Amino acid sequence: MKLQGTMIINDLGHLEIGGCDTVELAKDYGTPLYVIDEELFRQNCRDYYQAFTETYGAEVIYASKTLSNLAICAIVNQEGLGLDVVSGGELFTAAKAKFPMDRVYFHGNNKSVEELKMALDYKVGRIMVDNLYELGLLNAIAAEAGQKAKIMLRLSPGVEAHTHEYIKTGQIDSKFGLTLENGMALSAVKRCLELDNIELKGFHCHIGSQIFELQSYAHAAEVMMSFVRSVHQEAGYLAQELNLGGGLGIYYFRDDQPRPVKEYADIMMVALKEKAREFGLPVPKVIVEPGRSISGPSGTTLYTIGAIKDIPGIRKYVSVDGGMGDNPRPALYQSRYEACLANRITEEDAETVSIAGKCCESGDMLIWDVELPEVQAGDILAVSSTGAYNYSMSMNYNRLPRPAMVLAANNKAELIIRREDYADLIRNDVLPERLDSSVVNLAK
Ligand SMILES: Cc1ncc(COP(=O)(O)O)c(C=O)c1O
Ligand SMILES: N[C@@H](CCCC[NH3+])C(=O)O
Repeated sequence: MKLQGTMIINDLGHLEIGGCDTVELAKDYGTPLYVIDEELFRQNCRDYYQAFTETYGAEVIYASKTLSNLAICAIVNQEGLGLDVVSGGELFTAAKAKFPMDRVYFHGNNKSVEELKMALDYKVGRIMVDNLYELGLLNAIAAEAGQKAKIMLRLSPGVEAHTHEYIKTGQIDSKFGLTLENGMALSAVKRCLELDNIELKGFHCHIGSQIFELQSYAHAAEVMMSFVRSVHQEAGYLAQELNLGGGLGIYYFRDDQPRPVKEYADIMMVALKEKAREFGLPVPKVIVEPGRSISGPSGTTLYTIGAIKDIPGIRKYVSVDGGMGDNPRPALYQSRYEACLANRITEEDAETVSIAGKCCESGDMLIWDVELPEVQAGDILAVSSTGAYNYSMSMNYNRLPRPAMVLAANNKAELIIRREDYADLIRNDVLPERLDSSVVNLAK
């Protein structure tokens, strides 16, 4: 397993994160356990701040769908980034973390009336309008509230990002955004200009996630700038802001070669400025909304190994006490992860095994074919790069409680999400009186 951030191997031959022995963390907090390397998370925020904000005056907003909770929102705020939220729940979390609402951007392809009202009540910085239905709805709600909603229009730019089918978003055949090619986007701009309670600030696009091909960003910037020009020519409207989304790829597995944030910023900004110069237009204020490349590498999940099933000549299944409930990505996208035995990290690899989750589902496999020292029940397995889209996509399938999460930094771990218990699982269940199980009525 590649060591990332503050990971080191300590004198006991254990994996350490943020100066904390992960074997001790597993003992103290139980497993499965999400461990966030606070220093790495902050460093990733700073890399973006430097590459985009300090160099180009751009705004960086963290995509909280990758990992959202009170502590994470507070750290993002301390690091001077804004926040991308995609639901009332993420917005509520930001508000409870006292995140400055003027730096919150509210996304979503089907925001409810309640969510739109909430966004206006909280006075979020921008509402990212996805479609014409939402535009009409928002105008009416804003009129009722006596407000003018500051919006950006989400466009579908038809740019191909080289990534998994399910995490591409910018292509024409997509549920997100207003299509550029067929004139839908231009008519939406014209509609915005007619509406009394809408203030159009600019345009947004997001071409996909886990992207390594930086030219896709240059292409998206050019396509968006060309749209800015045609809208200027045809509707007399000059966009002040362009949000070019997120999506930078990270290291999960040995073939992944993530590109530095600075290179991403330079390639995209140079392409944008070049187009603006060619068209004789001012460079709009740029916003980017990375998620995975901030939170992803900073997370590691610890599991305890239990049952081991060896089928000689076929495969050795090693089961852990978590699985698709805390990390659905391998089952959903065939994502690959690296792992090590956190309690015996210096030992030579001795066998190839497959790591199974504990859900009642054959597809609940965390890692197929990973090389490890000879595995025993009770070993602690660490899986790296689990900071993004793991906790945030976790579920209670099979009524498994969600794991706890700790922040590890400066030789200290702090609980930031408490482990769910069984009582949490029935908290919202309602048992109608007539179904009281103490009354068994077999005979009619
Ligand atoms: C609109 C939008 N913005 C930002 C992101 C964050 O992307 P990533 O986590 O890949 O940086 C996503 C997710 O793909 C998204 O859909
Ligand atoms: N959930 C996806 C990414 C979705 C991107 C959100 N727009 C993943 O785990 O890779």
